[in-house]
Amino acid sequence: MNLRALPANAYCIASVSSSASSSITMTTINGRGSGLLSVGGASSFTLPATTRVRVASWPPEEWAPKMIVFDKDGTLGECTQALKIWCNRMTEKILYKCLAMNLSREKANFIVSSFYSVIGWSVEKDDVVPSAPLSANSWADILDVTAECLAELGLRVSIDEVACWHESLGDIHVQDPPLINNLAHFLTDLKSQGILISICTSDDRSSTTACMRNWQIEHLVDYCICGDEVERSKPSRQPLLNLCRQAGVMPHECLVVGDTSSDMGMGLNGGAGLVVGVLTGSGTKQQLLDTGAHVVLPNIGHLKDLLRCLPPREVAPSSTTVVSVESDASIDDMRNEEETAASLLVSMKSKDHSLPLKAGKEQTGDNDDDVSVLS
Ligand SMILES: O=C(O)COP(=O)(O)O
Repeated sequence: MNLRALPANAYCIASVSSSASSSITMTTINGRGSGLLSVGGASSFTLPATTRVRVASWPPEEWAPKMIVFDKDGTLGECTQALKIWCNRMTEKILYKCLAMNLSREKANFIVSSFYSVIGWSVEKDDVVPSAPLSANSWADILDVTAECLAELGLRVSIDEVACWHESLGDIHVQDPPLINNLAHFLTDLKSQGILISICTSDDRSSTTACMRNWQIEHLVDYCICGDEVERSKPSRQPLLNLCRQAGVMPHECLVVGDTSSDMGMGLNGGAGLVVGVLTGSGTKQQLLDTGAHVVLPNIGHLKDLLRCLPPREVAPSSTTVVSVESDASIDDMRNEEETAASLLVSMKSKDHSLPLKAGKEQTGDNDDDVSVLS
């Protein structure tokens, strides 16, 4: 199959032609052009009718992912209920503190609604605001903004106390159910196509390990990095580059999939080959497209359809070609650098991909200076 070059910057809706046809007609929705996505000979190919494609960034011919980088909450697992419980329990703690300080009911309500506003909780919708910190940021960030907001409003509470409240709730995502049926089978199928599986989450390691165990996918995840294992979490490219270094692949060989603008941002900032948004979590379709998604799908199950229009990968041999990243700037240098897609200079070397899953910190124990970026 091959993909024809399409006009730059055109956002398209793919309308699926009859199953006997080998092409999908692309119709622009923003008036910036139109084109054709040719799927030669794939007569049974179907792409979800709602699929949107940002044509300008569609991967070039012969592109296929070496690694899929999955976000966890809202992409692999249903997290809304857990976040709602977290919000309610934290609200109780805040109100108790207000009571202890003899604050008026009005003042207490104001403090709670300010807390909702900084973490991104909508009382009207009884849900997280699309891609708000609560659904997209690391717990460290969420606790920081919470403590800061409460202190600014005169509540005598330290970051340590807020962290204590949070810790007393346990790992809130532990009971999250998977978002598709038979997640393990789905990942096994991807691995049989020679694709490495990784998870990049802003959630903590303990909760992530528990989720993987509950979903019985621990043995299927090649690499995993969590919010408490990186200095900068999504939308920084740091977690993606870190995963790439562990796996020995280049960012442009990765397909990044997630449900929030932070996930899309990491894909875009890190120079991922394909950035896919899914509508099973917090982000809206438009928001995901606006923040870097090349394609938005209803859920990760549709990735199978998407991959069918890319060239098949050969199943990875036990010893396969990977990369080490070299450059003249370290991750540290990136802190002050504008988050734009970087050019990575890579040198190829041999590395075994059949390594067991390791925690991000352990795997990245080597100096961050190993990962380098050419600006
Ligand atoms: O736990 C969070 O706040 C976000 O987690 P995610 O990166 O897996 O969506």
